[in-house]
Amino acid sequence: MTSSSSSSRSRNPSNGVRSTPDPFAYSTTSTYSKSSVSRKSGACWNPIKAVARNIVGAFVACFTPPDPEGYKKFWGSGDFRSPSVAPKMSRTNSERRGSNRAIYSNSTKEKVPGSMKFTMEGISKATRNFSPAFKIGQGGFGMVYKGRLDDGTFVAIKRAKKSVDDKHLGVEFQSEITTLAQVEHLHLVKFYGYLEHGDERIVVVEYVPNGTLREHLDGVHGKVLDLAARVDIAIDVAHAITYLHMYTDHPIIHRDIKSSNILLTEKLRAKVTDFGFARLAADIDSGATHVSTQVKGTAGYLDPEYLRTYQLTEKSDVYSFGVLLVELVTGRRPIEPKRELRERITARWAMRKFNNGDAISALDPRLQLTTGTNLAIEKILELALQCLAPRRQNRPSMRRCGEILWSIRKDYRELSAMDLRSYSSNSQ
Ligand SMILES: Nc1ncnc2c1ncn2[C@@H]1O[C@H](COP(=O)(O)OP(=O)(O)OP(=O)(O)O)[C@@H](O)[C@H]1O
Repeated sequence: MTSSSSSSRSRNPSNGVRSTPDPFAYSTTSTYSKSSVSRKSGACWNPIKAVARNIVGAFVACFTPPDPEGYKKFWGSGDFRSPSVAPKMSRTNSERRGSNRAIYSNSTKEKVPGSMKFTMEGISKATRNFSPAFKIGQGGFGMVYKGRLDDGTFVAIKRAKKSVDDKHLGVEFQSEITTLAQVEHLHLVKFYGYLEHGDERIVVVEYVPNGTLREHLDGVHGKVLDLAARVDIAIDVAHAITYLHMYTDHPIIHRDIKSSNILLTEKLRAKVTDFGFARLAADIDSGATHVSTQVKGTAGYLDPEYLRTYQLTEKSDVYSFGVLLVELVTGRRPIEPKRELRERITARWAMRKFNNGDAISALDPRLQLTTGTNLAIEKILELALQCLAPRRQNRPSMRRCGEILWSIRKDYRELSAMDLRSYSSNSQ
């Protein structure tokens, strides 16, 4: 795949579909396809384990355990097990969703994501009639405004463009609200509700105050993100996608994991946003292994196997996550058109460095070099290499990515503490 422009998406004026700048002209089939390759490494689906995974995972994926040592206890090395919470009977999908709701509703004010009702008057009031002063961004879907509800809650209000190609925007709007209504996780942007009023389509979500990861990597917010913060962000994103892939009622593929879709809180923790392209994964209970669908996503992040075959699985998110890991280490955008030819595709350039035993020279030059950093970037790029495997079956699951990152963070913290101790004893 080649692209002469940056990774930002553009709207194709001819059909209104958010697309990459690459001239992809794919047909939509949207069928569930069966194949002999099992989506879950040949394991038989066990409803009891699945429910246990669902409930334990819901807890786990929602909270970052405070103690790195606790990772294995929470995540285990194989299936999730927790005799105290695992139900004894198998349940249907909708009952599983009920379990998730019960857990999540304890931790939030809203009982059900998206259940708040909005009126056009309320939205106009919250945004001072869509005042430009309240505008905080613009994406393929439309303008984004910051608003304040009557109870004082700050929200992000996404107002769909009024376009000649209403049909495609409508599909994106439906996709976003349908997906958002099914999910709730600490590291996914929270869905408050939506409004359809005449030709207005509005999505109201949690306001995340500290800009996008891409802006931070570009240095827009001043302070450079240190490696510890970058690893935390990678873990938050891994947990959020693991949740989408494994703990929702039906697995969800985000399809647009990228640094400008990662919003940061004041404490530099990540919230994944933008579900306009998300869609349900194949139904493994029926033996399907992938969904055949029109290619969507952003240039530079797109899984080459999905591009070639139109077969979409959770591993396409894993590929995009691999690109994100390279971005975190190098600070560069996935495609850097102004660089010399062999450095333009950042992942390819960084992987070449890694394979030549020279990972250090791919490191963001603004990051400090320490023993901990050296080891961590080596390991992060090794994980990125696995995520970027050309064939999906060679990529790790998102859950495995989280585990690996967790242990990278543990080692990094230990080495950083040792560095600090030896520095202070040397300076005495
Ligand atoms: N929940 C939010 N809280 C704070 N700012 C937000 C929020 N959602 C979006 N924004 C801001 O609005 C911008 C546009 O967001 P949006 O999700 O519509 O588009 P995008 O992901 O940047 O682009 P595209 O839709 O083409 O992928 C973001 O880059 C961000 O700066």
